[in-house]
Amino acid sequence: MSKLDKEVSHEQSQAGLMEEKYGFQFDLEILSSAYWQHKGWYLAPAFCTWLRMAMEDPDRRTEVVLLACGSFNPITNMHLRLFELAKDYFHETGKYKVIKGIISPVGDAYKKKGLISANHRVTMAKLATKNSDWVEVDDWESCQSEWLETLKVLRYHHQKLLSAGVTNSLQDAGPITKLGRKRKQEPNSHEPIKKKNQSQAVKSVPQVKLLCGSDMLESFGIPNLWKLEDITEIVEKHGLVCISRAGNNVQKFIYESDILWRHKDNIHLVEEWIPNDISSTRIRRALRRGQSVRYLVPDGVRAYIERHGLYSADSEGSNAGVPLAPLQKHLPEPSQPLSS
Ligand SMILES: Nc1ncnc2c1ncn2[C@@H]1O[C@H](COP(=O)(O)OP(=O)(O)OP(=O)(O)O)[C@@H](O)[C@H]1O
Ligand SMILES: O=C(O)c1ccc[n+]([C@@H]2O[C@H](COP(=O)([O-])O)[C@@H](O)[C@H]2O)c1
Repeated sequence: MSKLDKEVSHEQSQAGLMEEKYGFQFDLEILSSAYWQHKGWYLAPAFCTWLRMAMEDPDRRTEVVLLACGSFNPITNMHLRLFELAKDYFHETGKYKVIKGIISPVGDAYKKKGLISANHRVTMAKLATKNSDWVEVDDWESCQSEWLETLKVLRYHHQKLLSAGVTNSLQDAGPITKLGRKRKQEPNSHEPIKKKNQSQAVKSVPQVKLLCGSDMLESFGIPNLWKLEDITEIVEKHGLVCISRAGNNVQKFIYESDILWRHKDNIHLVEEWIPNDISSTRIRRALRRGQSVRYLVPDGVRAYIERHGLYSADSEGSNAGVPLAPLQKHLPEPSQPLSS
């Protein structure tokens, strides 16, 4: 055995140990550490470990799923912009990676004035996200017969990801290798062997953060609309991403609430430097008046509205005088004020 062969064999068993420890294969390390050790640079394996981790697993960032809840009556271009703004924000921090966006239209039981059927709202949201490769529409919330607190929707999506993560981890785990041995490639498989182990996959279940505009954050302060314990769990366990909207001063709002202030690190404020105060209310108003909403909503949504004759004076009158579901639901146990 030549000197280099011996070094390579030694490094192979080292690599096996490293693989057990880090869950990576160290081919690059074997080659380069043999080379560098030959030259007497004993720090080379550590350097290569770092290099390998940086090259093979650059995404040590926390994965985030953005969940936007609302009426989407109808969905507008600005709703879609919220996702882009939040994604840019998270990626610029270097700490988070946004892997998915979910639009969850509220169910009909919400009883907001002018709310048209969830069926139409979900279909329009699907048309709007047709060309997006990362934002999707989920109709679970809208299919519920009763109105659901937003916290329950967050929990549902978190749980769903958790189950999917555990299932994937079981599928991805692959065989455990013996110490000092490299994993064998599956016969007839052209796919590289998955290196994730179960605990890593479970650990990497993404965080589901609530994506909203500043008006929604400020609605936390409306008496009896939100439950204090729900607000606490949202900002403590999940986190919130809030896009600035004309007329709101969220920083002051957070400052004035002890709960929000305590969890301010989990409330991400995103400044929209190209403000565009499109709102569904204004879109509906324009439609009732026969005005164009082109370039304010996606073309597919506009065509759908025209085809189905949505948004008239009649539809705007629906639920008039009916209390909003959360106000009805939360009234019997008056909640504490948010500000203190
Ligand atoms: N122009 C906007 N800037 C920032 N956030 C927005 C904007 N439009 C909507 N949002 C946010 O999108 C989410 C869903 O909004 P929603 O469906 O209530 O639309 P909306 O335009 O606010 O509707 P409406 O005019 O009927 O109140 C909310 O969190 C809301 O704050
Ligand atoms: O969870 C709550 O207590 C709660 C109280 C009020 C409103 N929400 C949600 O906030 C969203 C508000 O949407 P909108 O269109 O009324 O601005 C909608 O998804 C509601 O279900 C949620």
